[in-house]
Amino acid sequence: MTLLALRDLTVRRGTCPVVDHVSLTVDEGEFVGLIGPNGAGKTTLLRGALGLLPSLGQSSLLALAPKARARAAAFLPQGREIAWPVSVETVVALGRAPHLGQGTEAVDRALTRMGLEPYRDRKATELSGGEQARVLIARALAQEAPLLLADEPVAGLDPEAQLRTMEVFADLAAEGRGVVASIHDLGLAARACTRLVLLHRGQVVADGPPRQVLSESNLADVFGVRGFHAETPDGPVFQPMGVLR
Ligand SMILES: Nc1ncnc2c1ncn2[C@@H]1O[C@H](COP(=O)(O)OP(=O)(O)OP(=O)(O)O)[C@@H](O)[C@H]1O
Repeated sequence: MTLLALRDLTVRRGTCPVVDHVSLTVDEGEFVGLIGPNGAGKTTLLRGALGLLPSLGQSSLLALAPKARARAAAFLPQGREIAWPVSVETVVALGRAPHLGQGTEAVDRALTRMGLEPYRDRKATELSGGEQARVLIARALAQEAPLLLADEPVAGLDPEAQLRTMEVFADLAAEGRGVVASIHDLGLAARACTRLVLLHRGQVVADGPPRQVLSESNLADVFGVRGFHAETPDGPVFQPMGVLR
């Protein structure tokens, strides 16, 4: 089943289209890594698809009434600071708002998935930056929406938390949900994502399996780097190796 369909989605900032006629679909079971250099339009695409920015073209989420949309898609925004001096459990439970606050089991599941059980009663404002980031991911997970859109979810996390978070997202996809996550770490994306969408100057320039999207020419043309690929018993490895320009 298709969880997100964009057709010619265009988002302008001033007169300039920063998302330019993007068409794509995301189905159940997909973990899509949204990649591209700084300023490529990743955040704008996610926000436009959700209706948080005015857009032209179509997004299937925009066809839904706000309440239905809140149940169809969870969103993890880029900002990671928690301003409210309340418990971790209270922050994560905010993810249940589209379900009128019901579903304490979903809050428990989200805390467990993000390894936050020991932090449940801690004041969220007294956690480190990376810990707060994990709490906000858990809040998005607690929504238990069929689709999760996450803007740079692993930024600022330590290696263990990065790997765990990518595993959690891969698990969600394996369970039949859909995940779209913008991500700068191409090595993590290559290992965990089922598909990569490469955005450049607001347009999709490649869309497919990670090995295919992270081709020598795409890396050179879009990122200005060269990279190293290997297939290992532990799965695919990709590492950017050098700057070309
Ligand atoms: N409020 C704004 N007003 C004008 N231009 C904006 C605004 N927000 C973003 N832009 C421009 O839109 C383009 C896309 O920005 P966006 O934040 O979507 O990129 P991104 O791919 O998420 O980048 P990054 O990887 O750096 O987070 C950039 O060129 C940016 O300068």
